[in-house]
Amino acid sequence: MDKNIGFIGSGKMAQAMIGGMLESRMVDKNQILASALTTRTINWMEERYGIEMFRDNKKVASESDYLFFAVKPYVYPEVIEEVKGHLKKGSIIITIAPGVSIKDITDVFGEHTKVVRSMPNTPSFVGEGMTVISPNEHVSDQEQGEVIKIFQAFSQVEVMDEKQMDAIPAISGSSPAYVYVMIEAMADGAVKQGIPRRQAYRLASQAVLGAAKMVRDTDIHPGELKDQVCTPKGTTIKAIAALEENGFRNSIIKAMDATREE
Ligand SMILES: NC(=O)C1=CN([C@@H]2O[C@H](COP(=O)(O)OP(=O)(O)OC[C@H]3O[C@@H](n4cnc5c(N)ncnc54)[C@H](O)[C@@H]3O)[C@@H](O)[C@H]2O)C=CC1
Ligand SMILES: O=C(O)[C@@H]1CCC=N1
Repeated sequence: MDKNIGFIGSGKMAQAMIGGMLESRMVDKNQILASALTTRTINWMEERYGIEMFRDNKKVASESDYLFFAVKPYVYPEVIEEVKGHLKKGSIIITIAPGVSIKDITDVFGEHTKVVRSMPNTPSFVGEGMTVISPNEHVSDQEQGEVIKIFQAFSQVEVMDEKQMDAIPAISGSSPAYVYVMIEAMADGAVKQGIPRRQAYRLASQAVLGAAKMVRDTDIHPGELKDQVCTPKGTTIKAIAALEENGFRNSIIKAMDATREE
């Protein structure tokens, strides 16, 4: 792909995607450009990734075929206003923020603007991300294919209707954080029982990775996989009972509902 991929903002999510793209070797570092607010970040990004960095968001916008808005949701209005009138002709805007709709973008840039609303997640940094995309009707099939290729450099990709997008942070964008908390809690439990901290993290994270692969790759229902671990009167069913006593499932469902609260 000989297109330029630009990032407005160089924070955690931009770095996860840039790191993943370069790691995959699908794009050359000369095709990636990004902006940052401080000289410190500009220098760090240039050194770490070897990409071209700018302080001027307009410059990034004017040179990008695919333009990611990788700033916090509350910064979107400011940068949108800033780069308005500076987009490269035919470029595609890619949003990554929860709650920013395609209409929010076309209201400012014009009805015919090509927009892909997306929700990635930070495991992209290690090539194990998950991204849901929702392109508007002005993005051609070929362009959608290219956007999918970009995201496939660091994540699995699903295309969904925009109506579904408000539900995606709960299950995908935010959910790695719940898993990190669970891994931390599992390690605490192991340390309490005398296991050294480093080994506790290794064991807990490998259990989560292995369990995730079992669900993803075997197509066996998660309930059945759970049953396979539970020996009658064994250790696991006692753990499951204790989890349910404390509302484990419901606390996850409630947490996911909370992502949609104002
Ligand atoms: N962190 C995550 O797990 C995920 C984040 N997102 C979304 O990605 C977006 C970025 O989030 P993070 O990378 O986590 O935040 P972050 O705070 O790490 O990065 C945002 C960056 O934008 C920079 N910035 C602020 N104002 C700017 C401006 N006017 N011009 C240029 N750069 C500016 C900040 O200095 C910062 O480095 C957000 O909209 C977030 O909702 C989406 C999925 C997952
Ligand atoms: O917390 C946030 O707003 C972002 C969106 C999904 C993950 N992090």
